[in-house]
Amino acid sequence: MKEIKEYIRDIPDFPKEGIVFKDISPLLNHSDTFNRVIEMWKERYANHGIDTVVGVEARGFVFAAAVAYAIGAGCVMIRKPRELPYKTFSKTYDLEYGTDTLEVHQDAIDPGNKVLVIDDVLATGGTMEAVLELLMDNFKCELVEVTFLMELSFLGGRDKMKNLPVYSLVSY
Ligand SMILES: O=P(O)(O)OC[C@H]1O[C@H](OP(=O)(O)OP(=O)(O)O)[C@H](O)[C@@H]1O
Ligand SMILES: Nc1ncnc2[nH]cnc12
Repeated sequence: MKEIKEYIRDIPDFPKEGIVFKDISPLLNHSDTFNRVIEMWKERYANHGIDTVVGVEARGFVFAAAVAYAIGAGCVMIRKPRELPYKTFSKTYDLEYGTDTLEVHQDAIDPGNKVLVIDDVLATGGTMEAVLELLMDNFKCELVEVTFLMELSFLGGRDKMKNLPVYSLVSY
């Protein structure tokens, strides 16, 4: 059986010069490997009473929905601005240049819910730090773990994860 990493391809200079983009398209399009990564998450989280799996737009949705289904939990979307139709909470955070904002529906998570947060990539950690602050500032939920398909460990994003447990299926 091939390594999961063999289904993640490097695209140099995307979306700008100097960035090596980790493209998960081959992994998603290889049924055995897609199935395998969802099963790995299922094995880890199936018996933890998780109520809600939170996914981050856009690539995070693919994994969050599959894991939520696999472990019998609900699924919540964290979206970029002006995409969610109901009342939202929002969090604006700094990027390399400028700022960005993430939003979640105000009724997305009930008090006391056990929550797993998923995204495809942990790079600088800026996105997930904003997601965690958005959740912690607005919901009285229990954040069980933050999990990623892949972690670019040389960028040090793990240090921004609010002392929560962090679990990555593959690491570079
Ligand atoms: O740790 P960071 O440096 O914040 O980077 C990680 C984020 O970057 C990518 O999202 P992107 O904004 O490219 O959105 P997409 O999923 O919609 O392509 C990735 O899916 C993570 O959400
Ligand atoms: N190098 C990278 N590849 C894919 N997604 C990313 N998100 C942030 N950095 C990334």
